[in-house]
This record gives sequence, structure tokens and C-alpha cells, in this order.
Amino acid sequence: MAMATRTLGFVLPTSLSSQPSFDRRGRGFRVSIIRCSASPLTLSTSGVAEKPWTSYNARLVLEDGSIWPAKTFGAPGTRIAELVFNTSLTGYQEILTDPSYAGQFVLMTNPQIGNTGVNPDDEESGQCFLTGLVIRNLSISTSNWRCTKTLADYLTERNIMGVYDLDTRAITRRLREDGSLIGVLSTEESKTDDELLQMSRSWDIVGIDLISDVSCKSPYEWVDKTNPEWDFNTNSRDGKSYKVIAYDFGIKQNILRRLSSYGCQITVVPSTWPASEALKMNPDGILFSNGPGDPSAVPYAVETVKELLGKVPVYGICMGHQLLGQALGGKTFKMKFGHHGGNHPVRNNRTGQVEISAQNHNYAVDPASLPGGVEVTHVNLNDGSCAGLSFPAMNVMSLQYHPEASPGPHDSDNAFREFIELMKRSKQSS
Ligand SMILES: NC(=O)CC[C@H](N)C(=O)O
Repeated sequence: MAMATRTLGFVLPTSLSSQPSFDRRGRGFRVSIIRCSASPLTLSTSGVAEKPWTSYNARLVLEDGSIWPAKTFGAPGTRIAELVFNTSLTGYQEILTDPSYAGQFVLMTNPQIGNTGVNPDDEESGQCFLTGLVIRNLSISTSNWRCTKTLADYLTERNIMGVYDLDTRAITRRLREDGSLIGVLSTEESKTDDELLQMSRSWDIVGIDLISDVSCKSPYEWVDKTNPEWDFNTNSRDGKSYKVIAYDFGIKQNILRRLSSYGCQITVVPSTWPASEALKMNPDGILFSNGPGDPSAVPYAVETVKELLGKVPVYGICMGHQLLGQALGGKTFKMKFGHHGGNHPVRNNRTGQVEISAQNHNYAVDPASLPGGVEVTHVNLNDGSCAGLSFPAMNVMSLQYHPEASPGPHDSDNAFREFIELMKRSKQSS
């Protein structure tokens, strides 16, 4: 119990029942179920102001035995997922529609969410792929010139769970100390704490292919560029057009918009698209996109990448980078709690410059496992992990993070220009 009091901050621990200690990945979890309450927020819980959404009681039950009473503002039900925290201050709509969050609950560390509602321009894909949103406080009013809907209505219509009134700082500290945890969100009062706890302990995100559910089913052409009103980097394009095939492992649309703005003609293909078919389309370059889950659970995608290596210039982003790491002979591993946010400093080893980057990943490439000739081009300065690779002999480049941002800073946009340069050099030398 002393341990719970230390990590939970202002929490009221109540031991409800004795549980055998649970330890999924060699971590000694607490032996009791512990109910953890956040202190009430004056506006959202006192009844002073009327809330413009329908609320039910909910619980977040984590596999370590902690139980976090909450209120809902999204869909009702019971869902299981991995809980991760995201430190971005803005851009919750882009996060909600990033397919890489499939299988996860996203907890926003920014304590006030929903202020700007949602709008049709900030979508990163056609739907919300995450399993639920966990926040401290939902803004009682929505105000933005682009807003067409409130966050509560948007999540409810899309059947996504959203909960608020939890002590998100205490939960984040717990995830930082113990590593990412599986949890169950439930609005069903008929289910006991024990039932929900057992559910959380019966599932794992490791080893599951989450890409097949989020990838497109057939190829399509992509033509949209970044809206010129918003485009921040128009100087460095050489006016030529390059034909790019983008493997959709859960692609964010801003990757496609940035490639298109840099002058690429893009065909997006499903994750299972055969390498031989891709080569028949005679591309100048291939992009391997971001995507959800464990890169070791999709050996078919690694095989495709292997078959394409050395035949055409390739660029991997996030999941695409991890698949490239494996295809080059390296290994990936699960990080303690990953990187999710818009303020991660990355050093570009070639220029010595530091970029502030947008990140969203739980796995990383182990640089020690890579064969000779593969260069680590970028390093995450928070923990020294591998953030980018290059293998010049095969025209390979990759980034573990998100040069397209959305949401996040634009420091890394130049990586798209580098891909154009790679395709240009390869074309000139062939
Ligand atoms: N954004 C991504 O592509 C995520 C990559 C991978 N699914 C991870 O969590 O590490």
C-alpha cells in the first residue's frame, strides 16, 4: 500500500480484495486492487455549469490492479487496449485519426481538451482508430473559427470511448515508472472490478498484426497537396515529378500531402501488395508508412520490404522505419512507455542540428543489431534511442518519428526533400 500512495499522488487507496501478484513482463505489480480518485474540478463536476454532453460513470481498470473512476463523454461500452500517454499540447483531432493508435487508449497529459472542437480539415484518416481517449477535463465550451462539431459529439458518433475526470498526472507517472499497461475502460456497472481486471490481464498488444485492419483494401491515387494557405516550406522543390508508391500500413494523410506538395505522383497500395506488382508499376521511389502495433508481428511486410531493397530508393516512416530495420537484418524491441508527443528533441548526426519532432511509437530499432554499412542518422536526445537510419548502398533512408508532423512542429519537413534528392540521384545514375 505504501507503494501505491507514493506513485498515485492525491489518491484515496482502498483495498477491495486480495489478488495474486501479477507480473506480465517481469514487473512486480501491486497485490491489491486500488481505487484511485482524482480531486474534483470545480467547473466540470460541481454542477455550477451545465455540461453540454451526456455523462455516465465509467472505470478505467489497469492490469496492475489500479482502478480509476471516471465520467464518459463518448461512446458507452467495455473496451480493452494498451494505455499510452501523449504530451502534445494541441492537435488532439490528428491524434484521434492517426491509424498508428489502433489498439491503444490515448491519455492526453494536457489537462484541458476539447476547446477547439473538431473540423473537417484536421483528419489524418477516414476514421478514429484508437480505442479510447482519456483526459483530465473536457472543455465546457468549444470555440474555434473552423469548428463544426464538439469533441463529445464526434467521439459518440464514431463509437469511440472518451472519459474524463481521472488523475491523468498520477496515471502518467505510473506509466513512466512501470511501463505501458493494458487497461479496460467500462461504463457497464454490472461488471465487477475483478472481472474487468481479469479482462485486462487476459490480453496483450504484443505479437498482434494490427496493420491489416487499418490498411486500404485496394490501390488508389493520391493528389491533394498541403493547402497553399498553410504551406510553410515552398522553397526547396525542383519542379520535377517523381512517381512514388506508398505502402499503407496505416498511413497518415499529411505524409501524402507533403509528398504531393514536393511534386510526387502517388499511388497508395495495401500492406499486402506484392513487391513484384509494385516494381511493375515502375516507381521512382517507395514509401513505407507509419502503422500500429508490433513490427515483429507482420513478417509478410518485412518480406515485402526485403524484396524491394536495393531495387528502388525507399523511405520508411515510423513503422516503415522499423520494418526497414528488420529487413536490413536488425532487431526491434518494445520500449518501456514509448514516445508520444510533439516536443521530442532529435539530433541529426549528419548536420549536428537538433530538430524538435512529433513522435508516436512504442517500438524501436536496436542499433547494435544492424549490419555494417547501416548508419544511424538521427538520435532521440531524451533517451539516446535510434531515430533514423540510412543505408546509402541501397538508397535507403528512414525516420522513427513524424516529419509530416500533424500534429507537431515542422522542423523535420526537410526529410521529404532528402527523399526527392535520393530519387533524383538514383534516376541520374541509372
Ligand atoms: N507511428 C507508428 O508508425 C508507430 C509504429 C509502431 N506501431 C510503434 O508503436 O512503435
